[in-house]
Amino acid sequence: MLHVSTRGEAPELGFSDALLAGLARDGGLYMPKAWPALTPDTIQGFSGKSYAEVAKAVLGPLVDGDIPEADLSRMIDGAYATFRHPAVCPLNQLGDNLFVLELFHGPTLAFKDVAMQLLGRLMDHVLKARGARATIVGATSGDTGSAAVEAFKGLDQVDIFILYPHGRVSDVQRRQMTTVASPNVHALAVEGTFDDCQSMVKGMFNHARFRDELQLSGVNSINWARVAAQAVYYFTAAASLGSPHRPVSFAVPTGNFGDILAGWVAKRIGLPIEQLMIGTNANDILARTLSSGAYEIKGVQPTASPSMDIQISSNFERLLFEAYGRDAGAIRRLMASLTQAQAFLVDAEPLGRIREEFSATAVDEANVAAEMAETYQATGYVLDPHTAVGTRAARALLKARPETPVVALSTAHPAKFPDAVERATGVRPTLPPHMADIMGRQEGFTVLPNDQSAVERFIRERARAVRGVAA
Ligand SMILES: Cc1ncc(COP(=O)(O)O)c(C=O)c1O
Ligand SMILES: N[C@@H](CCOP(=O)(O)O)C(=O)O
Repeated sequence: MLHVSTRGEAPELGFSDALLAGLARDGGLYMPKAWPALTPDTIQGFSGKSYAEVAKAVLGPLVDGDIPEADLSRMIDGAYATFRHPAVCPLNQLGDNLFVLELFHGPTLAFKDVAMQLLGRLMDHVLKARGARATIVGATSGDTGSAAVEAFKGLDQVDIFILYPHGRVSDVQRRQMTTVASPNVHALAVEGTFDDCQSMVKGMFNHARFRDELQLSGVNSINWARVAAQAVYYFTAAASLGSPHRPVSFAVPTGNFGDILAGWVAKRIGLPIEQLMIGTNANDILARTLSSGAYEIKGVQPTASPSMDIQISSNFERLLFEAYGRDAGAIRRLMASLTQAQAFLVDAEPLGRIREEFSATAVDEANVAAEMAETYQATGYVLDPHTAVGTRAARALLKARPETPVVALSTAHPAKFPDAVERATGVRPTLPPHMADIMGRQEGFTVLPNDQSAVERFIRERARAVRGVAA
């Protein structure tokens, strides 16, 4: 299976090469050239299977033999053995036809672990097989960075540099990145927003000399393997609710559009999903785009769900590519307009295709707090503020279509955001035992200006000092 870039001007790559490439050389994002298909019988058989078994069945056709089956199977087993819950991603019922899919039972208490635990193993495997090494650069609004640090710490084959917005992540999120004493882990606090960090990471990939010199690789959801791994939990959740014979919808708290895109991928390869509901916080660019067709960047507002304080939703490009009938020229034009004018207009036909499969709701700060409070009062269940965006959006979908079960994705453990949860519910959630001492651990990070050259200089020098990278 080859993978093509959404901008059509980069080499087509197999799964392992796309995994190491992260961003395509033309600035686009990789996607499979063709979609494999899982049959209804295969999906029906997922009910009662372990998470790892379903992952093997879903990922096998996407990896398509590029990694030997026995190795892939061993890595999948290893990745999901790190989760604290036997079901890996258990499903909980919150109300009539309202379910919560808990994705936070991995090592860093957020959904990112589901893909990142596998990605760390896959990259290590491919790099070792090639006798190669890589410098991973990643941008985070809090959770991707923690999960990546946990998955890649101590690996001989990689140095990992994580850029996060200084002062705009929760204390727990920051400490998960800054208290890991491993020589290959580097936490960089950038004086800017998450969007600034993400633009810099993309800028580094587009700086060919730097990219080649450092052998850059990426772990954000610009990396196709991240999205592929996230598609698995849509299958486990839907199968346990009666799929493929019973349609199911999903409501997903959304920022960079990776998680909900994974649901759309699950649908592409055979899962009967009725609706994909995008839930945004007050940073509502995607809700505005679905309603008007105009994708327009405005300033980022800090919210109680900081991991979703994003304006440039990278993975929306993958959806646009498909909605435009894989016309890479059209995507290049839209992305050029985004760079030049901070905006683009989605044409009527592709917008219509997107609206057939997606709806969107923006949940403001008052409603996020109300959702946490009301859910706690009614059920005793404690939501984190990101998940509250998802359940609020799910309730809106249920109002319109009460007969179809809606699964809201629960993307983080409430103890990662204790202040916001306590303000809304009066309950201060506690961290699980393996993280109980995190607030007392020694931190190490470097504050850097919002300037790509300065960040590149730092990475180059640090990589040389730690590993002796050639100039
Ligand atoms: C807790 C949490 N919820 C939701 C999201 C949004 O997910 P995505 O960026 O894949 O849309 C993020 C960040 O990615 C997150 O960390
Ligand atoms: N919310 C994310 C932002 C980066 O998203 P990614 O899925 O593209 O890695 C975070 O927690 O860092």
